[in-house]
Amino acid sequence: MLARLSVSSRAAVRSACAGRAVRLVNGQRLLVTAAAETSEQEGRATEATDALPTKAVSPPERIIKEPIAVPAAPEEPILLDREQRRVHIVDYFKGRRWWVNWRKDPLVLSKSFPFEKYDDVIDFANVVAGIAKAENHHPVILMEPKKVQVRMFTHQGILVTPDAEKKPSRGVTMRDVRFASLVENAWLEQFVTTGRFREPRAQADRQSSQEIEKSQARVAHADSGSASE
Ligand SMILES: C[C@H](O)[C@H](O)[C@H]1CNC2=NC(N)=NC(=O)C2=N1
Repeated sequence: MLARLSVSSRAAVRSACAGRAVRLVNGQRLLVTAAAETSEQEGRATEATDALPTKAVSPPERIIKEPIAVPAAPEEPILLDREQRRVHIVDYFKGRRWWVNWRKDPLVLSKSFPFEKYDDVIDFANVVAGIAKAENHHPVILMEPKKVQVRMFTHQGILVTPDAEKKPSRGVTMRDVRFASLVENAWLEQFVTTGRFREPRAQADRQSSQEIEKSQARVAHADSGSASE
């Protein structure tokens, strides 16, 4: 029995007839179709308002090896509005596996960096910590045996209300975009070019980030509790 993915079964059968990949995951035969792969990749980057994430298991994505331009630090950490998020996150990091869970508040920008060796996990976590110290902007750095997850948002952000009032808030600002760009380039220049990385696996990364979301929510809740004291 072939499990149907988010694409229509007709498309799945068509792609199967066209010889598209069929992968065995947990003993279940899943059709990996072009449409599923595309929506899987875009599903991660696009600001999903109502589209549910696909359950497709897509093969490891090609890593974009060109460095990314690093934006200047903003004068003020103004929370990005929807259009700015599309420009500075969805389009800017397209294909680089940075993603935001659009249902979360505050929004958090994150990426999972896969490695073969724990020594590289340690080295990369230290590189990220060094950037945090230099930038005075601090992410959550989660070290696992074969991956480092970097997640950040601006704790002391500024929300500009529709009537141009400024209020303290938390969320994604250009400080986070700048930080992610610095981390992306450090990974490419110090790890990918020297072969110290592992091809990403979409499914496993997403599960670990869900575990992180729960811990992030607990931390955020605790913070807001202390803030209100
Ligand atoms: C006083 C100090 O500059 C601020 O607390 C910095 C420190 N690191 C930070 N890190 C993050 N992620 N967000 C912030 O707003 C922030 N502010």
